[in-house]
Amino acid sequence: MSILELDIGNTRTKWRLLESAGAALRGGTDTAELRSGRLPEALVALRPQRVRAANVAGAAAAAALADWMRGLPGLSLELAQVESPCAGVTCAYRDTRRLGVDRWLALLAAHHRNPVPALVVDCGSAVTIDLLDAGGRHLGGYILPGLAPMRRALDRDTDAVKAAELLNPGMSLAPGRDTDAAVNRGLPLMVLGAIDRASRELVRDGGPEPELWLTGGDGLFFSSLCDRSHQLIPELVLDGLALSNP
Ligand SMILES: Nc1ncnc2c1ncn2[C@@H]1O[C@H](COP(=O)(O)OP(=O)(O)OP(=O)(O)O)[C@@H](O)[C@H]1O
Ligand SMILES: CC(C)(CO)[C@@H](O)C(=O)NCCC(=O)O
Ligand SMILES: [K+]
Repeated sequence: MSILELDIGNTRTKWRLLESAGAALRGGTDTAELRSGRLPEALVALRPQRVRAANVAGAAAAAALADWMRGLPGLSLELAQVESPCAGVTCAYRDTRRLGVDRWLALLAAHHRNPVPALVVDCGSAVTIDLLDAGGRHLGGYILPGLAPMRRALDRDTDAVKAAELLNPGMSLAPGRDTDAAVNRGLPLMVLGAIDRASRELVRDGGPEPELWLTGGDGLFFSSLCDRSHQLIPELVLDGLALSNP
């Protein structure tokens, strides 16, 4: 069985082909390309037996995928949805359909790897921090702007805070002594500070440190700056598809 899996985010679409031996091929493209009907050549060359996807980027992106699939007889697009409970995880949202399905899949995959209290942090266009207790109960979470939207907001809404992107793995977070450094160190500081504070929401009574999972396009960058013990799992959202759509 070969299964094409996609994680369609607001900025980037990530895909991989899963075969019995594991992931054989993988790639990515800008979601804007997908929306306008341009699929990567490496992807359209595939002849998968199933296609399953997580989509938070709107109907046009999924429609472009479905269009391509019309040329592949017998295939229908399996779109993951938040259906609680699933794989031992229950959703905290009152209206479960409102929770981003990428957040849900990352929670399923994290709990499947290790069913302990956890913070699941997905660093993409938005940064999401979701809290999970040992029983697989999602306690809710936080949505912050990601690095690019934070920078754009400063650029747009102030006169003098224009800073080119200067982000490097392992960079110093010492207080900035000019505007460029103050912005480039301030943006990651917001996310790292939020992780620490969210962790305290989870550990109220001196319990053990929660497991910290990092994923998303900027996961490697945040991993390099994070002084808490953590696991960087770049394909956590894709990993959740096997649990939601087995
Ligand atoms: N090849 C790449 N092209 C573009 N951005 C990349 C690439 N590799 C890493 N990035 C970084 O990853 C970020 C996007 O991360 P990710 O793919 O997780 O977001 P997304 O899934 O589109 O967003 P969201 O889930 O919030 O809708 C970009 O803002 C950029 O900083
Ligand atoms: C927050 C994002 C953009 C992160 O990809 C996505 O999960 C989403 O669109 N969520 C819907 C809103 C919510 O989760 O409450
Ligand atoms: K994502």
